[in-house]
Amino acid sequence: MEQLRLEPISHVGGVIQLPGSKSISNRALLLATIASGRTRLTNLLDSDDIRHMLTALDQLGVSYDYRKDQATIEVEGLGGRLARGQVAELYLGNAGTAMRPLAAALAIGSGEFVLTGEPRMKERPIGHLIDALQPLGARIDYLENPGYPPLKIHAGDLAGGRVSIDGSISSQFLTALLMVAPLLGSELTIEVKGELVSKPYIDITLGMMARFGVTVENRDYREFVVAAGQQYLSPGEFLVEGDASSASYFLAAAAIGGGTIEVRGVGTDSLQGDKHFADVLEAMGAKVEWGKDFIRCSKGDLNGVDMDMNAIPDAAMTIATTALFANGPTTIRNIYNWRVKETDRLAAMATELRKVGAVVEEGEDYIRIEPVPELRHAEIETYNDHRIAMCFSMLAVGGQSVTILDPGCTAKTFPDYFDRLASVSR
Ligand SMILES: O=C(O)C1=C[C@@H](OP(=O)(O)O)[C@@H](O)[C@H](O)C1
Ligand SMILES: C=C(OP(=O)(O)O)C(=O)O
Repeated sequence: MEQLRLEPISHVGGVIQLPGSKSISNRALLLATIASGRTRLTNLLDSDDIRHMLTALDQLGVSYDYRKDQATIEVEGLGGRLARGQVAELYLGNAGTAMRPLAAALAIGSGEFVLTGEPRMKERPIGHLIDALQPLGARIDYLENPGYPPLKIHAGDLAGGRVSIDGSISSQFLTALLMVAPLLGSELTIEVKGELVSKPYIDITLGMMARFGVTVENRDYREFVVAAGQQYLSPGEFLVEGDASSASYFLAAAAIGGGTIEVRGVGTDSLQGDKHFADVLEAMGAKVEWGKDFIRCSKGDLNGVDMDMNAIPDAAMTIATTALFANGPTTIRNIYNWRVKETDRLAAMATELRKVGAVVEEGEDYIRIEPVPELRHAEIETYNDHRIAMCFSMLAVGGQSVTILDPGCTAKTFPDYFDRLASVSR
């Protein structure tokens, strides 16, 4: 297996122009597809998760002109439902932002589809979404284990009405249902059961639907109403913001490493909840400055924090390794759904943090990390989880060499992450 040994980095500093947001890229591709008109997306992320969405859209007969070297794509909107004709099988890797919305979109229209992915995707739940689509008339079969991909979708004419959806494991199910609601032709009221997790991702969804001309009534995240008679309309050009989760590694590097790093492409204007990662760093003691389109971070004397990080589940992983360089323990709470992502992230983070010497308590839905004066070198197992590979690079920034196994797994969202880190390291 490939591995990457990172030597201690004595100083970090510079500017990072962020790659496009994964969450926004995949939403924009789907919305541009079902909107009427041609949409030009700029700063589209080039990574595995987006490639899976693009390949699926191509198989579905969607016409687009992709200029990969310019991070730009022009999508010819269908002006409505996506399911046209027969496609045997769509392979979506481990991209939750492709699997969940496409499952909902393909249930409406015509044709039969199999949605599948890599082995871990078959262990990631999707039952809450299917349970919400079925009462609307969707016919979806589980081909292996009930509640999990692969799925066989028999598309059909679905109508709106009132449905409830469980939001306690993933917000992506609600996102999927919201995005396809205007295709139903009648009003849809969605009631959310359980405590909705990862709420800011719903704000991304609603914000983007609005950019494509559809408004949703949000009744305190408990009920959403998508009125009938609304159609997606291309905004013409749409700039994909920089990825706020990817920004977390550089902001943390500055907080730990001693220099100043400015990330460009996310700032106060960003739709992404993960921009608030910078607030957590500030609460820990880092110096943070904001602009509309940038965040700048510099080192501070870092203290541990005890915080609910349900709203920023992806960026919270970066806090877990930043915690190694703080005074006092850090507790990251309300992150049960780390267990159903690329790997069981709670178990994996606890195991790998212990390998470098930290004292770690793993709870059912929290992790507590106690830093130690002397960290040690370790080979970090990455479990095919891009974020584990990226967040453990903070060890090198903090002065401790580290070996990352299978560093290529960052391709899911950030293929050239380690080169970009090197570009701000001395
Ligand atoms: O909607 C999105 O784009 C995402 C929502 C989050 O998932 P959950 O809602 O499953 O926590 C996040 O972890 C994921 O990386 C992207
Ligand atoms: C959870 C993640 O991905 P997905 O979109 O596949 O859920 C992630 O990127 O951390």
